[in-house]
Amino acid sequence: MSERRPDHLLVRDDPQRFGLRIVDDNLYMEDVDLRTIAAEVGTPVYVYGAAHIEQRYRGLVEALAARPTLICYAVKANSNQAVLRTLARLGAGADIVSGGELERALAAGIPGDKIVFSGVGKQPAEIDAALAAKVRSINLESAEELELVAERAAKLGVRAPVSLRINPDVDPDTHPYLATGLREAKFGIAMEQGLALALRAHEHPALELVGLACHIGSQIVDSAPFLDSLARMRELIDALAERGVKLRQLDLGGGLGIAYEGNDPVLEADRWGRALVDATADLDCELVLEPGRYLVGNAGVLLSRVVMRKQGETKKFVIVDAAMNDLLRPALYEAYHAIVPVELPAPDAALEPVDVVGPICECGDFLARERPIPWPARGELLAVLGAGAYGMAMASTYNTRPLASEVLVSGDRWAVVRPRRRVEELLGDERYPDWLS
Ligand SMILES: Cc1ncc(COP(=O)(O)O)c(C=O)c1O
Ligand SMILES: N[C@@H](CCCC[NH3+])C(=O)O
Repeated sequence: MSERRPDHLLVRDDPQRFGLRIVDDNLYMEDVDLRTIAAEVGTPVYVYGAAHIEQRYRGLVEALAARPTLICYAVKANSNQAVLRTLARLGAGADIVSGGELERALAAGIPGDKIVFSGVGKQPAEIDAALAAKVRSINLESAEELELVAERAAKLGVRAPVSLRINPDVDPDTHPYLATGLREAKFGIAMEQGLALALRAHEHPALELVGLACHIGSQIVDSAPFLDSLARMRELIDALAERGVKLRQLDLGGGLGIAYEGNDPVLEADRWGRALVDATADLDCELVLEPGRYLVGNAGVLLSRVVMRKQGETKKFVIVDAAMNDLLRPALYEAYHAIVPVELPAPDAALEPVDVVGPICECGDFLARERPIPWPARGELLAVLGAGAYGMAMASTYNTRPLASEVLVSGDRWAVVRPRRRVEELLGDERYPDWLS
């Protein structure tokens, strides 16, 4: 394995990779000093940069300009309204997996005809809402779901636009929890059942078969697995064409990875785009892609302050005010997120391997382990990088910790786009029944 650059040097080398700038040795998101946001809003706070999102989106569109393509942003990666609105204004569609995400996408101004609905457990009310919103496609994940969607559509007197999400049994070479297109995964319809179910959908009076879909996993940095899944889909497309069934779209899902540290290999959008354009040149249908992480991952940082430091028996700990409830990825996947003091240390600052941990009562509550960083001062402001995707979206209030606030930056402007939850809000409308009083 190649050697890791200390995080602050990595950022000095290439701040733009993380959507950041360095001004007088301080980290800025676009033209805004991160210290200002932390001072005014408090920590922990997620900060997102609109320019990075826009640049990523435009890069993808450009890379795929040679063929009709719709980018449906995977809302699950970051469902903040301001982030969705940023993408909606650029013309993005949405990939949703729940009725809640449908509401969010519509509220941000993404029209139904640019929304695709994935997920293995869609419920009748969610299907009804999707049909009422006239979504572009409901991506069916099982034979039972096909019948349920048909039943709901018939009841509402409409034809449901559907695609079959196929499980292409392709190994995307990523974290095992993030591989969704393997035979044993719960996602998608088995290849062997694909043709029969596609014909069933094609012939069903309450359904309109608009396409095929697949999604093989997340944080993929090589074109090969995408091309493998395309080859599997082609087998079905050809088999359907032989039977006179023509499809309007092919949805290849999301999964394009990003760099979380300096040595991470990345698959640049133009290389990915070119590979997909070439491989689909003879396909007479629209391509749909569902990137999430790629568009927003490096557009976000989580700002946190050092609460306490501690010398353990065998280790040094830096205890910060963000925790696994704010950013679950390290605990869940042992994911690496670079951690950098917002006031950048000197390039030759002495490094100490420390565990950066939160205040939650779990051993798994860490943001970094054995990470060589300059020993920070109490109260020092740290930025956890690559936190724009699956950060706030997976946050919880575990330990009755208020959810962090979220801020969007654009140029020299910034705004709180979701304030911190107060503890009274966490108590919400919980109560105890009379018989406990
Ligand atoms: C159906 C579907 N589409 C798109 C995505 C987005 O993935 P990513 O954020 O890796 O692009 C996911 C999550 O892996 C997904 O399950
Ligand atoms: N939550 C994951 C990605 C899951 C993708 C959704 N299917 C992550 O943080 O990397």
